[in-house]
Amino acid sequence: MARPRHGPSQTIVIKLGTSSIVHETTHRPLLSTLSAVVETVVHLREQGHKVVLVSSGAIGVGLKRMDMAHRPKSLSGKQALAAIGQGRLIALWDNLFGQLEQPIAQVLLTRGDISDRTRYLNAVNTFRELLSMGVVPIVNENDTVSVSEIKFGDNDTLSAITSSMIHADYLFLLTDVDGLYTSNPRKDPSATPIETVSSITAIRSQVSTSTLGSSLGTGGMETKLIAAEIAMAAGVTTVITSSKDPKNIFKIIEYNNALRSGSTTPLEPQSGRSSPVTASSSIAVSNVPTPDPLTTPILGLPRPPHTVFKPSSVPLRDLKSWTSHTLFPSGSVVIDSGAHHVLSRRESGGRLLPAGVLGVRGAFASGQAVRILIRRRTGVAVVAKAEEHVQSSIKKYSEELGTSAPNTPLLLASASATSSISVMDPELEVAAIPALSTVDEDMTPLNTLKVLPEEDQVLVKNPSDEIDDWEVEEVGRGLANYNSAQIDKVKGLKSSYIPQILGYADSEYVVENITIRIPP
Ligand SMILES: N[C@@H](CCC(=O)OP(=O)(O)O)C(=O)O
Repeated sequence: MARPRHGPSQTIVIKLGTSSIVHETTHRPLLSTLSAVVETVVHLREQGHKVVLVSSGAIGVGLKRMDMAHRPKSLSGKQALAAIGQGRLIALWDNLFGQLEQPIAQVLLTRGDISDRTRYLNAVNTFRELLSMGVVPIVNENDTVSVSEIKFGDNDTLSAITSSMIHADYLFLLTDVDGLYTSNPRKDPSATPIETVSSITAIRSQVSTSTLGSSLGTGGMETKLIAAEIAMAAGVTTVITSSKDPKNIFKIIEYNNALRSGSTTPLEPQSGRSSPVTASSSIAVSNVPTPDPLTTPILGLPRPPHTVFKPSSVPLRDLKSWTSHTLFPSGSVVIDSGAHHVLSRRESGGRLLPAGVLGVRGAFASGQAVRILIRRRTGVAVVAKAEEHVQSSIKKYSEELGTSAPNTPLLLASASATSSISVMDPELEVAAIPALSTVDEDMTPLNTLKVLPEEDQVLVKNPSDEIDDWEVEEVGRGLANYNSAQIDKVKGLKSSYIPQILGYADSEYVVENITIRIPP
């Protein structure tokens, strides 16, 4: 491989959407764009970079081949067209890259292919091998066999997952606009470009992405934001820029490399935007008045038009990234608010103790991916207050049980000793302690629980005890250490009860490798 002449060797994923590959109405290949991409990729290779291309366009090319005006509505129709078009698409790429003697490889993936850890690692190894051989892998979704459960759905997401798999430095989402705008610049003259994004959550409230996207592809700005979020979390610098001038990729890399080396000058007006927009906005989603190093023009280097999404400074470990983004979850574990708080802290290591589990939804095996859900606040009403001595005894029991519910004030929610007992936090969120009837009295501290006199009990209105009726919200994903029935048996308990209840204990944690995407 040639030695890098422009900074260190980097791994770069370039994604080209359907609208950049075939004409929206004639479906003719956009040869000048494709040729410019090929020249850019080959040049990047000559600079010592490793490049992966994620290419949409199979259905678009299939439409042209069959002389059809519109994408079919049916799944089988789309799959058939993708089968027709993919061969021609890869032949076209091979032809163009072949002119510059650059070998390519076709990699067709579905989410199902990489849901299994072994197959995922095989795919990673294949990428690694291809890149070390100096080949440019060209990735697309294997549309012909994809069904909804195993579909990435759009190539923006596929490109982000690919970037995460190969620990890419950059993901370039090339599209028909030169960056992210506050609204669609083709329709709204007041649309303002956004140069830097550090938080997808914050940016969502400032942009309208609904109107963006062509009639051919499935993506659009919304899927680009989802992709950027995945890639950022994996530590990949993500860029949205125009496919019309792929050579901008050099300038953008050079610009960002220069920024990292610290050669910045004071803020100046940006140049080079091709849109009718006048005022560029550095919605870095922070109100910090000091110049943002990622948006500050570099001495002698005008800022090329693009939006850059800053990578997370603490990228997800590979296994966590795999768990959160590539796996199709088989079921769900509902956790309490205390566990949610704990899991949102780095020190938790993304591991969930049974004490924080409220219940389980669906059936899953040990080792499978699960959704981590929290029960939404239901506005449950407390109709009476406990006396102080009742509060302290419940506090004691909840501590013995290891429940992570907050301690004060604690209110007894049971009307009888044989039904379940719950404690409530000050914000009225229910945290359940397992029903007395489900736990053998001999092996739990519950056998020390005295039946409280009726007058000491407090009635808390709980809309439903059926977990399937709870209003829940997904906050993360993880890998189960036990199956759904086992986790249901040990929910709410200290880990030391696992061997007694299950007959063995592989781990004191019921779910591991948890990534919390929505913190409390
Ligand atoms: N896999 C499909 C492309 C999926 C899709 O539409 O992606 P995109 O054009 O990037 O929104 C194909 O090759 O036609």
